[in-house]
Amino acid sequence: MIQEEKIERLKVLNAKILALLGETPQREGLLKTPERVAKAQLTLTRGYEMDASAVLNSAKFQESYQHMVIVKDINFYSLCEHHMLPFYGKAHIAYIPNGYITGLSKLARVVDIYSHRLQVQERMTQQVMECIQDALNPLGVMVVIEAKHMCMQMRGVEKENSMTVTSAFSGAFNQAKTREEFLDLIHNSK
Ligand SMILES: Nc1nc2c(ncn2[C@@H]2O[C@H](COP(=O)(O)OP(=O)(O)OP(=O)(O)O)[C@@H](O)[C@H]2O)c(=O)[nH]1
Ligand SMILES: [Zn+2]
Repeated sequence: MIQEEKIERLKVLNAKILALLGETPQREGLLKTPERVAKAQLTLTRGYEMDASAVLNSAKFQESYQHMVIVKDINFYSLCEHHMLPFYGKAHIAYIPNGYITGLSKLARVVDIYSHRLQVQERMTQQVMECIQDALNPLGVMVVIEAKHMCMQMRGVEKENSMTVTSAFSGAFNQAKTREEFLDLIHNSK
């Protein structure tokens, strides 16, 4: 379906939601809201249309470096699939190349692609890890995500300060020592 048609259809549904919530969709301030919301919805879920492996492969370079590469503090915003409310935080990625490296920005782009879908934090962590493992075939990958979930802050259990931490790893990161090196570098180097 083309983008314009998606916007049109979402617009109709969003106007119905406004009415159901007790609003008057015809009042001036809300006239363009169904369309604005439709565009925001499509932006926040644009990752469905994107191929993360293709992004990594678009900047894959042969290189003999075989030590840890870390990109940390990658900010992201996603939507939890249960409530469609934001969860947001930071992703940290490490990998140990095995003949190939990728452009550093591409690692952040992979996070962007998987975060712009309806997610649970665990699956997003796993998907980022697997995508890098499959595209670069490195000696190992590890992904740590630290996030706050608005569904736990502004509704439900209402725990403002809780933080959820997830990790996924492969290959060399099965060794506790390698994981510790990464965790030490992300938490202690500024
Ligand atoms: N594992 C996991 N759970 C999540 C994530 N985002 C939101 N949740 C949880 O999804 C669960 C859905 O539980 P339900 O009992 O079906 O929904 P609910 O009645 O709205 O639950 P409460 O949030 O406890 O009010 C809640 O415990 C949320 O905290 C996530 O990324 N991973
Ligand atoms: Zn939620």
